[in-house]
Amino acid sequence: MSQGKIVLMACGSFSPPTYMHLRMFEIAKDYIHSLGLGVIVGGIVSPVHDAYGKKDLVAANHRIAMIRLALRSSSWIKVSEWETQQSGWTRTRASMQYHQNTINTANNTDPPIWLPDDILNVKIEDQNSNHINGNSEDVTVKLLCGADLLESFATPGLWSDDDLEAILGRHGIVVVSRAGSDPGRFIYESDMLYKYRKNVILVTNYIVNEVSSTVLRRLLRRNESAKYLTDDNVISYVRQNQLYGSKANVTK
Ligand SMILES: Nc1ncnc2c1ncn2[C@@H]1O[C@H](COP(=O)(O)OP(=O)(O)OP(=O)(O)O)[C@@H](O)[C@H]1O
Ligand SMILES: O=C(O)c1ccc[n+]([C@@H]2O[C@H](COP(=O)([O-])O)[C@@H](O)[C@H]2O)c1
Repeated sequence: MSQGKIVLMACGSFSPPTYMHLRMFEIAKDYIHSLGLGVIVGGIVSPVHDAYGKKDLVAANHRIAMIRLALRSSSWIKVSEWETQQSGWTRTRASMQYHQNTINTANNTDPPIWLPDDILNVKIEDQNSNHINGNSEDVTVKLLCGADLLESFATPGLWSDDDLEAILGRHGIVVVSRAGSDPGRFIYESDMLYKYRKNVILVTNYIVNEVSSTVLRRLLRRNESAKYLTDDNVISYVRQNQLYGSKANVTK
């Protein structure tokens, strides 16, 4: 059953971005197209605001610069600075609604479409909020995440039930498997996820790759090689700016 035009949106720290953060877009796109579940017309990487306060979260300007470097070779995935430009942390539901409204207000052309970067920087007050589920040609922004983020839905007090209802009911999510996770079981054991299971697309990543930002940060602060785990330009940027305790004069 086709779900029309889809934009995939990944939220997270991306501190720093790894190859897997971008690889999951490609895996999800192939899966959705091969099963005819919709037409992917774009991808958004939406780094979280500095106020999210996670350990080792370097300033948003650095994270955005690194994501841009990593995305140089992608024609369809873009970084959105919008979350980082708000006055504080924005919940994921609000960010998905903002991006969906912006895209649908700006863009009623045939796929493949993409937006100029500045569209994603429009202020939220400028948006027409009636666009969700309005026109059948509209784009649906779906949350793209790894199975660990799905599992965080069950962390007491972290996500609000209202937000999860909206994300699952109005947008839908695309979950990429991670080693050690069993998202199918997790969905079965959650009443909320089970209720909306037809809006959850489970994608098995058969080329398992457990590179994470944590692993990269560890290598970088120990001045060990992080080559081939993320873009060379990202590694150079980290070293030049001495992020994560790395040193500028290391070349590997
Ligand atoms: N190896 C991976 N396989 C599948 N999904 C992944 C992988 N690494 C990250 N993701 C997903 O990317 C998104 C952004 O994650 P995040 O920025 O927390 O990355 P991370 O590498 O897990 O970070 P950290 O190590 O700092 O916790 C999340 O949805 C997360 O599940
Ligand atoms: O919207 C929410 O209620 C919510 C609750 C917890 C986490 N999130 C988002 O999930 C992402 C978690 O990123 P990370 O790096 O901690 O895995 C980040 O983008 C947060 O804004 C969102």
